Amino acid sequence: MKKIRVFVAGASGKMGQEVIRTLLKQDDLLLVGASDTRHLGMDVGFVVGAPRVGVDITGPLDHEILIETRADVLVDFTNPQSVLKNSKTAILAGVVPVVGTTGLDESEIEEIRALVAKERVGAFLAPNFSIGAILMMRFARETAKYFPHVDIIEMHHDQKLDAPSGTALKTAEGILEVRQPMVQGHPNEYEKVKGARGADIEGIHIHSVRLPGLIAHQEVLFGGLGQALTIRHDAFSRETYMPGVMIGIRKSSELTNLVIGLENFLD
Ligand SMILES: NC(=O)C1=CN([C@@H]2O[C@H](COP(=O)(O)OP(=O)(O)OC[C@H]3O[C@@H](n4cnc5c(N)ncnc54)[C@H](OP(=O)(O)O)[C@@H]3O)[C@@H](O)[C@H]2O)C=CC1
Ligand SMILES: O=C(O)C1=N[C@H](C(=O)O)C[C@H](O)C1
Repeated sequence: MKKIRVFVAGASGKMGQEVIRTLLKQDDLLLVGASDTRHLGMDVGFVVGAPRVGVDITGPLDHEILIETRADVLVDFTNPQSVLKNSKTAILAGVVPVVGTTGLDESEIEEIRALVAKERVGAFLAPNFSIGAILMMRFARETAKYFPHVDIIEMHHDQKLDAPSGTALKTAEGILEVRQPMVQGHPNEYEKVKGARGADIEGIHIHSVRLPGLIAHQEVLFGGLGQALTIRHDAFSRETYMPGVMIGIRKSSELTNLVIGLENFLD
């Protein structure tokens, strides 16, 4: 059996470590490289609390290392400042980026789309790899057909860099596909303190909470006549994302187009 060769960027981070621990247990996937700004030169097994693996952490990603390691897929869990460069480096090296890092803006996604088309090397972007969160987004989209008044509260650990979360933005995007344009709330409402109503995505308000102790949580609140409906998802650990990341790697290794969202790979 030919194994899929996987390179992990952000290997020393919270998600990167979890991905490596999971990868090491898969028969059909082979960890061939790992990069990070931390633990340089250290065997990645020791970084994640496992026995020696024989792959050392290298510094920020470049073309040569991807060619040298003959990677098929680059898994990126870095940060919003590094992810575009890493994805482009991968595509130009003929390696499919599987991107969990959030914070890419529209123009950056378009840049990836254009490069994918030019190089005929695929890319997979997933703002959320948790199956439960995918269902939350699906149910929210369905609910908005009947309950168009909606606010989103996303709650994360206090080390998160981007706000609103990629998941909250994708939830709003899904709702906007089915909801007619409308004014929500009082037409004359105003903010006494800037930001009080949260981020406004075409009339949908997203409120971002950052607190120690949290991992990743989201509530989608719908209000109707004399009733309210709340759809909530909680990620209690980063293991939550691992089945989705493994699906993403397996389904992406021979991809030649840009795919956004794990829902596209679920049966
Ligand atoms: N799609 C999904 O399901 C999920 C997505 N995420 C997203 O994944 C990303 C990572 O999250 P998390 O693991 O919590 O973050 P961490 O900060 O714990 O880890 C990121 C790691 O990447 C390193 N890094 C930064 N730049 C580079 C680079 N150019 N090359 C290699 N490594 C680099 C960081 O180093 P340094 O600290 O020195 O910058 C850090 O060690 C975030 O964008 C988060 O929103 C998180 C959970 C689930
Ligand atoms: O930073 C995180 O932790 C997470 N980021 C993703 C997002 O921005 O939606 C996914 C999940 O919420 C965890």
